[in-house]
Amino acid sequence: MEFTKGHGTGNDFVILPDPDGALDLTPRLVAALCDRRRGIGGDGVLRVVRAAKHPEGVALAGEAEWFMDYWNSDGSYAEMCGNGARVFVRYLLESGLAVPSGAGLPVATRAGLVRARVEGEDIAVEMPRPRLGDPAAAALGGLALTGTAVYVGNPHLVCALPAGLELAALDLTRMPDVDPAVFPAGVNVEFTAPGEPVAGTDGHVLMRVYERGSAETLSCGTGACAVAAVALRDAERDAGTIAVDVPGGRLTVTVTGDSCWLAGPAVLIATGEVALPALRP
Ligand SMILES: N[C@@H](CCC[C@H](N)C(=O)O)C(=O)O
Repeated sequence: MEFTKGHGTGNDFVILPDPDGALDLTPRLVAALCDRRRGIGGDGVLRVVRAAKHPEGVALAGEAEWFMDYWNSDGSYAEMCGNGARVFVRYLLESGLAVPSGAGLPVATRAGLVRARVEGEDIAVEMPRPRLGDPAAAALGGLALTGTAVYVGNPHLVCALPAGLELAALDLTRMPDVDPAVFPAGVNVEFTAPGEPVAGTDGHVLMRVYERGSAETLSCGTGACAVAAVALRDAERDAGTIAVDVPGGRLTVTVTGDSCWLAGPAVLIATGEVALPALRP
């Protein structure tokens, strides 16, 4: 089967073109593809399927030709993936499956319709507007934190580190402890620290993330949107632009009255053939 490998600020994906939804994509196959030793390796899989050919995309088929079928590397699937959407759009454009649109290129996702545009070298996607929830607890080793739950189509918990503690000091080799009663479907946990002022923005935040279904990643687009929403709330602003630095680079989130745009690099690095039977354990 043909595949393309791509990433957005180091959040990497195996892209599978499957326009007619003919591929029997299972959790096991996704996990095997994402295996960094026995497979291609990735934080997740993006299946490129016509909205009309996917049961979860068909309702949006009148508005978007393509459905982003996103899966985490452990074989679970998620409602939304911000970097995935940006890489998905890069793939559509470079493979000629779509052309840039002034009105924004529509893509169907499990969290609804998103629109994308090319901004110079970057791809920007209009995400679901982050919805702030209640305070919630997280623990990492001996560190107990209270963060803010945020929904960006998928669930997040944004935790600011206490002053004096460096992001680099965190051990994110295991999932932070959270209350499963508060997050019954699991949660992506972001840890943040303030960054130096960045020209042209209203704030700058440094972030690391432990993703539901993928462990620590170099970047999380929906996580960056969640972090930006908390930064704006803390600054008592309804709108603004926040630079979010992740281990894989910089994302820029712009929140206005009713929209949230996520922008940053989205790169395709390789195309090849994968022998699916060889992957199956
Ligand atoms: N890396 C993604 C988020 C992927 C989904 C997440 N792991 C979940 O299960 O909700 C992004 O860029 O947003």
